[in-house]
Amino acid sequence: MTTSPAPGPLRVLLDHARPHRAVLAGSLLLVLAAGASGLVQPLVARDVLEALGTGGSVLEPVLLLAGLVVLGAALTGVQSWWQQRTAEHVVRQVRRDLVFRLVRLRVPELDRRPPGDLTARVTSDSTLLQNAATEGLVLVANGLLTTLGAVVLMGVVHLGLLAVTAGVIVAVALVLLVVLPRIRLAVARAQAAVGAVGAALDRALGAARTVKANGAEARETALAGAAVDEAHAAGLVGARYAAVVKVLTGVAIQGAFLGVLGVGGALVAAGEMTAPELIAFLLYVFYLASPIGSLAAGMGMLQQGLGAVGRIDEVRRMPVEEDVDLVVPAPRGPAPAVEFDGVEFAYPGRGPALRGVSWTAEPGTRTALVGLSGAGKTTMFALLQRFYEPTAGTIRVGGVDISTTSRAELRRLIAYVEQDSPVMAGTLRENLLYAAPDAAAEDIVEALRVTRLLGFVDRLDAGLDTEVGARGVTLSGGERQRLAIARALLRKPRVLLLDEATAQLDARNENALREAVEQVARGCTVILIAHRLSTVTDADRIVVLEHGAVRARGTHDELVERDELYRELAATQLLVPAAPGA
Ligand SMILES: Nc1ncnc2c1ncn2[C@@H]1O[C@H](COP(=O)(O)OP(=O)(O)OP(=O)(O)O)[C@@H](O)[C@H]1O
Repeated sequence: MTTSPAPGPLRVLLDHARPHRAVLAGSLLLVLAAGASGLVQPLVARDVLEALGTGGSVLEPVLLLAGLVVLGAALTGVQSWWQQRTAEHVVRQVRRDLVFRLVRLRVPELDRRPPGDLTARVTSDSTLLQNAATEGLVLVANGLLTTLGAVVLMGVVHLGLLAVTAGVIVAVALVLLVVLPRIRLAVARAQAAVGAVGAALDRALGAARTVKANGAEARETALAGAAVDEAHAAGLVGARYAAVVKVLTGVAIQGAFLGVLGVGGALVAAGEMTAPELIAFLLYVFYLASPIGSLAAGMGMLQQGLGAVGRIDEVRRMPVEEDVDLVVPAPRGPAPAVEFDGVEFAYPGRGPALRGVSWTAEPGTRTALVGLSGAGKTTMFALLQRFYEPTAGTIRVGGVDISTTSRAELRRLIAYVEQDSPVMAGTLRENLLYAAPDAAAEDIVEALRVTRLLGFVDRLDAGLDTEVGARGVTLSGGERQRLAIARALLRKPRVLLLDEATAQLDARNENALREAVEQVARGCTVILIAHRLSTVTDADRIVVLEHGAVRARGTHDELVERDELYRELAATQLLVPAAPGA
């Protein structure tokens, strides 16, 4: 997967604003028009006062003044509405885009990113971008245009004094160019820290019972607290630079004023300039305070947005699974064979997890994967669903190399019952329908019956509409597993992957489920991982793994006879005597 080089942050920020350029340009025009209507008001007010003084009719100028006031206010209102509306559009688009990508991130990427940090990019970083890509741009454009206008008029009044003003302002602007990027760095640091707060909370809340059972509240608070302090420290640095920007813009105006006063005074004294000219020029210098303030505020907002845009753009460049949105019909036809052929795999930064693994699950049979913990069993399920890609070798389903199949198609064939937390927040019904949104009511009842959940659901006040809590915490471990199996059965898969799916069941439920799986297996290829060998003794084939390699294959009886590790596992579980014939 190649990733394109990162474009500059300003380019990215402008990309976010581009779809709204017409409205933003309109908004800028309104700001300018409102400003112009403000500029005319003193002139009309002068007319009113003159009319009062001379006893003339005041009706006309008063109406004009009132009209201008209302027009100015209305323009400002419309402009503010447009701008904020656009800001909301920008943030919605960014959030939708981020959510779309985050849900489709590739598994290796998800493995190394704390979910809390990814969440913060959608909730917090996007907010900073919102104002930068709208108000920030309008303020900067307005500031630039108005400053330009004032500069032209000042040039008309007196070129020499304009040079003095420009000299002072350019000197201060150069200092600002050094300060502004520091705001961006501080914001980026603060946002990374906010992400770390999210990650720390996610860790603590995701394992709330572990935290409480270990009395680790203080440690978790300290961890999140350190990130909060870091955000605070970075925020203070940003605030300091923002204050410096304010001081500098003030200094620029006052410096220009004093410079113009000094030089202009000397010019007037020398008779090279008239006093009214100097006064007019000084008024322009004062007038400049507003656009320069707008420019500085806009640049500050842009820097904030630029600080956040990096974190947002990073998500946009993370690799996603592009082929999961294809509409795939429910699979038909016979159960396929599943074949691992010389498969090798290593997780990033780790030694080999699978070394040249080869085995086949024949169509419509039950194959069990056994071996010591960490042997690579779950890894094979992950490769089979293309969560990761093998580094060598081929995996085939129904004779087809799965690397040539879309993930959508491949995963539609498979139902997977995970080892941990196989249940999602929501109601029982939502969980059941998760894999098969169109399942008929009688299919649901049948799946509940087979997994022995019917009685449990009947006893609940809200029945299938009972909420199960985050990751199904309000269910027992066995209920969670049975619910996950019922969900998998409803999917009507061609390949059923069960990872320790019956580990938490009592003997009676386990037997019932084994029968259910046998029933399903008639139309489906079942591959199961089990530590309790009692659950796999009647599998059609058992594959014994050790340190990422296949050590032996066969039926239970054959393996007890032939394979030392299998015999040892069986003996420790009292399935066979400690040594054959003993
Ligand atoms: N996402 C991952 N990133 C890095 N290493 C991993 C990841 N998942 C598993 N591993 C490592 O790969 C090896 C095989 O893990 P795997 O989960 O496949 O073992 P397993 O045979 O299913 O074990 P168990 O029976 O305990 O579930 C282990 O050493 C494990 O630490």
